[in-house]
Amino acid sequence: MTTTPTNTITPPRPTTIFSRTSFQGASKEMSFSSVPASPPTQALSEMDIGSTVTTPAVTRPSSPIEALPASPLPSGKHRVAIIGSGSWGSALAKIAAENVWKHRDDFHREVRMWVREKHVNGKKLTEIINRTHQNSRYLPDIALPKNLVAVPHLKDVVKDATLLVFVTPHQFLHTVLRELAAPGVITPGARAITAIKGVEVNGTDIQTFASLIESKLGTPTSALSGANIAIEVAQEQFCETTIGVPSESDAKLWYSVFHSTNFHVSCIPDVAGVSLSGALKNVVALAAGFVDGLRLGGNTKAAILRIGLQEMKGFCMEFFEGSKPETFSDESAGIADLITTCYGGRNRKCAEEFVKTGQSFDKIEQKLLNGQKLQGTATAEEVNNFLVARKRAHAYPLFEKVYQISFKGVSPQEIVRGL
Ligand SMILES: NC(=O)C1=CN([C@@H]2O[C@H](COP(=O)(O)OP(=O)(O)OC[C@H]3O[C@@H](n4cnc5c(N)ncnc54)[C@H](O)[C@@H]3O)[C@@H](O)[C@H]2O)C=CC1
Ligand SMILES: O=C(CO)COP(=O)(O)O
Repeated sequence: MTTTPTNTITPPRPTTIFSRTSFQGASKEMSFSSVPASPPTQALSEMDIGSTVTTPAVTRPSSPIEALPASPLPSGKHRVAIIGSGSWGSALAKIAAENVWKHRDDFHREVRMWVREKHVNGKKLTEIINRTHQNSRYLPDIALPKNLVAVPHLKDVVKDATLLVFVTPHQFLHTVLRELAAPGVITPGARAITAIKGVEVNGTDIQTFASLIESKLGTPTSALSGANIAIEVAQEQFCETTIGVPSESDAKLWYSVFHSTNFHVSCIPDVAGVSLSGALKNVVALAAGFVDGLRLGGNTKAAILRIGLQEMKGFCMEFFEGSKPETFSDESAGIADLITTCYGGRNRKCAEEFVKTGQSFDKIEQKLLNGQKLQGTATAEEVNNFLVARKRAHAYPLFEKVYQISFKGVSPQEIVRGL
């Protein structure tokens, strides 16, 4: 494809952007402060992987795949595939397609996006997106670049792709992974990143989605999360995001794919912290919505945010070895995402409606979200199941109350009692 994207593309800036970003290597600290925004192809090669970087230790079940070293990243141009096309999937796809066009010496120009086929006003959604360059169903009125191509079959989306971006609602990740884990589907050496917010719980075990993807596909997997309400990002309002990476070379790759003038990327070596902050802030956002529904004021909501942040950080420190408290206090993925979601997110909005109407979350999701998916309620349930299994629910009273109010008929008024 040789057509230009609809949005104006500015040339790469010779800049130093990896502020606050460093890796504690086994023998020395590696700072990214001098890495150019558009690194040359050589810098994107596999050569750096594992040389001096210590991958942060993360709690995860052992798997035969994880025991093997990652295959080398294929040489030549990288090909980006976006797996998911909801509001966040489409907004991230827009940024990635604009950036690969900018860096087309290093990347294939076409970015394929998996669109689960649907009919909108009698027409296929993939055809609408490819003809109008808008996702009228999930991100209306936003011009998408012309080098972003909607594709209905997952296997066609990932064919020859070396960089896989996972951004489905978390409910559907297992189905996607089952299809991708079949032999010959994924390009050997491919890297992955997840922007999905949630956790995977099995009894007393908990796993991030980055770890789940890595264990199923054998792809070194990063995590992207931040104060990123999709529509505001798509409208190119300035914001920041955090990418937790397993190595410096992965940081360079994902930085090239996502950093832009209005979407500032900070890479840190804390995949678990970034994943967990994104998942757990959705539980706190439900509490914030309960407070709004009860018409309590700013002081109460601020208290909920503070206590929620403490529980988010405490949970990650307790169960994910090697994750860092600064991810919660200093990064967009922590405090900033908590704030934006507790004021402008879907979880907050639906929880407020839950208090006002007494309807179930399923009904509210259908009524208010127009096909988009609520993530916080399932996460509240998963986290509660895990904490109960570990006999630690009492140590996280806010998480416990959100679960009980959402699923056990406990009065929303209880949200502020006994914290
Ligand atoms: N929307 C936002 O502002 C942000 C969302 N996220 C996270 O990104 C992830 C994806 O969220 P969104 O893109 O907003 O999705 P969304 O909430 O807009 O959901 C719609 C998407 O779900 C897909 N879908 C519906 N039923 C399906 C099924 N049975 N199988 C497979 N796919 C199905 C649709 O095809 C569509 O792509 C979530 O984990 C969310 O928490 C993260 C940051 C911002
Ligand atoms: O994760 C989000 C912003 O970063 C969006 O949160 P909601 O799913 O509550 O809208």
